[in-house]
Amino acid sequence: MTQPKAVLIGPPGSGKSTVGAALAERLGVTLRDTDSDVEAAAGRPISEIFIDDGEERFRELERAAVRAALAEHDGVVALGGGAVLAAETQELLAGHTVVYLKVGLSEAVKRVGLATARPLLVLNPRSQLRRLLNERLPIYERLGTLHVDTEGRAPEEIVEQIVKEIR
Ligand SMILES: Nc1ncnc2c1ncn2[C@@H]1O[C@H](COP(=O)(O)OP(=O)(O)O)[C@@H](O)[C@H]1O
Ligand SMILES: O=C(O)C1=C[C@@H](OP(=O)(O)O)[C@@H](O)[C@H](O)C1
Ligand SMILES: [Mg+2]
Repeated sequence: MTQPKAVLIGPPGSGKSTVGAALAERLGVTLRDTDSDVEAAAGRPISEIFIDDGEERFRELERAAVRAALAEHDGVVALGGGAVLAAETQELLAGHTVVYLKVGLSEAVKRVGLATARPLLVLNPRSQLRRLLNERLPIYERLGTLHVDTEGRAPEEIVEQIVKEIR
């Protein structure tokens, strides 16, 4: 059966896309980032999907992207930070190697900076991130089969820990 080597979850700025790429390279497989899949399916960047069609439509496309990635991909999968909110996705993640990348509020704010790529964080990133973290931390903690600290650690070091623990 095809199954991803690891599925990365965590808040925006935890490093899912960055660590996902490095982990895939280290394992000699490819990365599937569901945010990129959504953009490819819609033919537009996420920021435009939010503006034109709204968050609900984005979540619909995201659920489909996650469903496909978990069913088809045998490399590394990086989810968007809010993907785990969907009950369907929570159920689909059961039985997978789910790596929860942990990051605190202040460090997440620093990392996402003023980037406009994340529509939920355009206005007042700190308070938006605080809200997201409050809502989602219990979900990340429950779904993650491996919890990994990312603060003060380079992506390569995080990758080495993941490789050691999922083998
Ligand atoms: N371990 C880390 N230490 C410092 N900066 C990091 C780390 N992981 C990721 N970053 C930086 O944080 C920002 C967000 O990373 P990204 O991989 O896009 O996170 P996510 O996909 O979880 O939102 C990027 O600028 C990235 O270079
Ligand atoms: O947390 C969220 O709800 C979102 C996180 C983003 O992905 P990253 O977590 O990779 O930044 C992206 O899916 C979208 O902007 C919504
Ligand atoms: Mg990402």
